[in-house]
Amino acid sequence: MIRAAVVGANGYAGAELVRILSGHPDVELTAITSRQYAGNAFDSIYPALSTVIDLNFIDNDTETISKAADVVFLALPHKASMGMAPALLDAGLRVVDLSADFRFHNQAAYEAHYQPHSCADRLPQAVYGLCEVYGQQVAGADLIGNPGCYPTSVLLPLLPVVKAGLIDPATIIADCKSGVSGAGRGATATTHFCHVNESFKPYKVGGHRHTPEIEEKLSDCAGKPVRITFTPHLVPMTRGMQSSIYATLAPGVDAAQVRSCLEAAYAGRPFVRLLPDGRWPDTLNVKGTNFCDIGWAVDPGTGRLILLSAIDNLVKGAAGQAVQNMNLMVGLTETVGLDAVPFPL
Ligand SMILES: NC(=O)C1=CN([C@@H]2O[C@H](COP(=O)(O)OP(=O)(O)OC[C@H]3O[C@@H](n4cnc5c(N)ncnc54)[C@H](OP(=O)(O)O)[C@@H]3O)[C@@H](O)[C@H]2O)C=CC1
Ligand SMILES: CC(=O)N[C@@H](CCC(=O)OP(=O)(O)O)C(=O)O
Repeated sequence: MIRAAVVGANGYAGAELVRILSGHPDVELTAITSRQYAGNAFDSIYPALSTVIDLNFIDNDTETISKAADVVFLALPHKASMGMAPALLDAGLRVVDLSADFRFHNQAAYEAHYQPHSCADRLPQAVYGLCEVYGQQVAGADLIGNPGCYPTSVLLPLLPVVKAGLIDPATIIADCKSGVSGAGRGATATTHFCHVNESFKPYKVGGHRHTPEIEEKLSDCAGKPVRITFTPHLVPMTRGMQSSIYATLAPGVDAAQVRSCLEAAYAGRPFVRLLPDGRWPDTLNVKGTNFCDIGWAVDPGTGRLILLSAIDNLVKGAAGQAVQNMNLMVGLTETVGLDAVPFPL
């Protein structure tokens, strides 16, 4: 049995980790933490898991966590994660960090969009945990920067076609929509019911912190700097993320070549579902699962490629992908604990 701890387990991503890990056959969840709720039972905050999980929150103490666990998931805001990760790594734990603190290999890019990095010496050992692309490196890693939810939904459809040179990378526009759980548990004026109910709005236009994360991975794969236009939107639903990505096809490329490229990239990858022609991804079909559904079309008027994806921001966009990473890190089958069957409606 793998002994696992979830730090920040009262947050939305942390609670989703608790849900998934409580059903994982090879994991014993030994510690869950929260500063606010230390001493309280998990089901006093999330009654849905009553009788499923019988653990009390403890404080974020690295020494206690190190004794209790082999693998630790940090479901903390950026900056808080890099404050805890070094001590946990030094104690020999494997660390899967859900924040942005270990997602960048370019320290300057991280610092331009976040804050000074307090343990940049750890960045070279961190692996970007997009399992379908970097799975081999994940298998040997002890520190994972779990990808952001928007980057996951944009990179999975886009990376293979960029790598194969099927589109002009200077023309990429990513138009993305997220459910409100993407903003975390803390209520703000933007996420308050009165401001999201019956509302659909863009935010952080032209400056969202996920832009450099997406650009770093696209640039690595294109072998040259790639810049994109990325616009996030908030939609009045709890879970789910849908991305529509537009780019000009390279001369002579057609939809059949896009299909062959994506089929080759994702052959045997259980969590990527390529849809048949004429079917488009829907967040409803991936809710509560680790699937990323991908569809596409070529606009006959402009010849532009339209790539479409849907994920559950809390699962493939956060906790599910984190468990997928853990499975690969410890040598388990990638899908263990992640085999939830989607709701048909
Ligand atoms: N929600 C989502 O869809 C996704 C989230 N993520 C990432 O996962 C991480 C967690 O996000 P999410 O669950 O949404 O956030 P929440 O705000 O819901 O939860 C944050 C958690 O961190 C703890 N926390 C907050 N501030 C600090 C601090 N300064 N030091 C230590 N602990 C702190 C909180 O508990 P307490 O204050 O009690 O200690 C809480 O458990 C973030 O990095 C986020 O960017 C990534 C992809 C998708
Ligand atoms: C709807 C909403 O507000 N979403 C958050 C991003 C989600 C997230 O958790 O960010 P990471 O993936 O980097 O951890 C935002 O736009 O800042």
